[in-house]
Amino acid sequence: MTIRVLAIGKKHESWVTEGIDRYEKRMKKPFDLKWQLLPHSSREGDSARTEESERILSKVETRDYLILLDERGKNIDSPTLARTLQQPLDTSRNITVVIGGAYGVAPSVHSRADFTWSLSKLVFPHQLVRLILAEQLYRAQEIAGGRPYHHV
Ligand SMILES: C[S@@+](CC[C@H](N)C(=O)[O-])C[C@H]1O[C@@H](n2cnc3c(N)ncnc32)[C@H](O)[C@@H]1O
Repeated sequence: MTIRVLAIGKKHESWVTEGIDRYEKRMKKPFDLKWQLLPHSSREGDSARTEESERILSKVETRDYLILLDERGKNIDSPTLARTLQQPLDTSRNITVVIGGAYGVAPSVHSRADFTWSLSKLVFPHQLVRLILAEQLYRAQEIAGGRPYHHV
């Protein structure tokens, strides 16, 4: 299962790279993480959000199962995440996860999302969101495989 992450912003900062590497190395087929980083807008506020959202949507295919990360989304536990990832796999849809920029994403991306996922009501910086996402996807893999990484 290739999960593509579409993220606004520059390459991973070094402290994030180290953490992401740790989880990517542990990922086993069919789990596979691909990062597609899109430049942030030089504008501010609504204009930046609109421009960045257009960039995001231009990379999304019709059949992609789009998971939008947003603090106002649905808060789920890790087994539910594992099941949520299984659904598109069962219907041969590619999974794309979107991480927005400093101003979040426009309503157009919210409308396109199949699932809006909140990691917490707290807002995290997007570099940290990348790291949390990598760990949670690794955790979902372990839950799906029935391995003991996840304890409740
Ligand atoms: C710095 S945040 C932007 C927050 C901004 N206030 C907004 O309106 O979305 C950058 C991105 O990180 C992700 N993000 C930050 N905190 C999150 C959380 N608690 N849950 C899910 N995604 C989060 C979202 O994709 C967000 O667009």
